[in-house]
Amino acid sequence: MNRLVIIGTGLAGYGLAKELRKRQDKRPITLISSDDGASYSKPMLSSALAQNKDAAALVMASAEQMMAQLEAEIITHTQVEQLDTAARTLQLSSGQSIVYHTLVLAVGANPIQLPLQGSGAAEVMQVNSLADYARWRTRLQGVERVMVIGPGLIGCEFANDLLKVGKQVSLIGPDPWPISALIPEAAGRAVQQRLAEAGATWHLETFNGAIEKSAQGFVTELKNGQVVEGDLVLSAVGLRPNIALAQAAGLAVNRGIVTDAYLQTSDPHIYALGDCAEVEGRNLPYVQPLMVAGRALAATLSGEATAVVYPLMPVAIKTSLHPVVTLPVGKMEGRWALSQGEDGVLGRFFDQQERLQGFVLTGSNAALKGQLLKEMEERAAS
Ligand SMILES: Cc1cc2nc3c(=O)[nH]c(=O)nc-3n(C[C@H](O)[C@H](O)[C@H](O)COP(=O)(O)OP(=O)(O)OC[C@H]3O[C@@H](n4cnc5c(N)ncnc54)[C@H](O)[C@@H]3O)c2cc1C
Repeated sequence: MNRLVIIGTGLAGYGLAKELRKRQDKRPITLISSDDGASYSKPMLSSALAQNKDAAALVMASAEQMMAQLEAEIITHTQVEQLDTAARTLQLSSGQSIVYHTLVLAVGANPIQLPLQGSGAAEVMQVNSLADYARWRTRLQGVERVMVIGPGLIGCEFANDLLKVGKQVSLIGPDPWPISALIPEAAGRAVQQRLAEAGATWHLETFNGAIEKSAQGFVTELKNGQVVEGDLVLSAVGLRPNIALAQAAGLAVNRGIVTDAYLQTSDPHIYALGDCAEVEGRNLPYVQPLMVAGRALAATLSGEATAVVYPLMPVAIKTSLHPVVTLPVGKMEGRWALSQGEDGVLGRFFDQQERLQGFVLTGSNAALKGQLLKEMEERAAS
């Protein structure tokens, strides 16, 4: 039978199944998930407190509703433990074995585990799923002071969310400025200042990697001797593609599961997309790339071989106290041309040939996203 099995019911797995059904593709589809299979928008996890939404309110459709909508089988609370590429079978935690014709890995990414020291290390929280978010909300009840380890994109979003519901937030990390992996210093400092005005305290470049339990909660002594206390600690230091299953099965992996432009892995019957995939050398852990990939893969699986062609994909950072939109440039050589006003930062990045390659917009400048994208498209065409 022409059975398609998709491992993962996140935005990538469900997104692909929806695209296939939109194309009137009637093949049998089985989706397997280690979680409850609820359909939700993961970006909401770092902005839902301020919207007063609990985990149930984030659910857009239950697994049962998705089953009806997609006319698909959905196996929940079940881990795929082993993939046998020669026999084309999956071994499930339930003891069941499943045969596939075509397999899609949409297994996402896992939070990076810092090698934290100290008596409080085991109680540090991470939020990367609906179940995590439910625990996070519960633990926050009655809590006033929260330490956030990791002042990157997700750490700053969580800090913003906590500040908006009246928590005292300390942001701690080795980073030189907030969101330093994606945006230049001036833009990061603008976010730092606005969050500080809202009550956040910043401890950059001084974390010593230890969280101790204290009578009131948790405490860390920083490299500069300062002591920071909190009732709860959140680690938000980034995600790593989930490559374990693919790697154990002998598929090519690098940072992510290696695929070509058609999302095909090193096995012709297996594809990968979403946070777990490294498509032609690029792991892009955001929603827009996985949607573009889902449309292309649905076309390919329906018989029209379609390579993924990414448009310009700016990243919006949900620090609503000082929003940021950036078209990141990674480690590209070049220079930033920045202007800074009351309203925030506007920056363009030029490569060594003086071509516009990226931008950053903060504060009210974030509204200029469309204009900057147009400028980039016009320059590319000229
Ligand atoms: C807090 C937060 C905020 C974010 N904000 C934004 C944002 O504003 N904008 C943006 O573009 N992106 C944002 N992102 C990133 C975006 O959410 C992800 O890129 C996207 O949700 C990834 O979807 P996915 O389907 O690839 O992975 P996931 O949503 O992680 O889904 C993985 C699925 O695989 C299943 N699974 C894994 N291994 C197995 C196994 N062995 N057996 C069975 N099932 C398995 C899991 O149960 C799950 O269903 C954010 C991420 C986080 C964590």
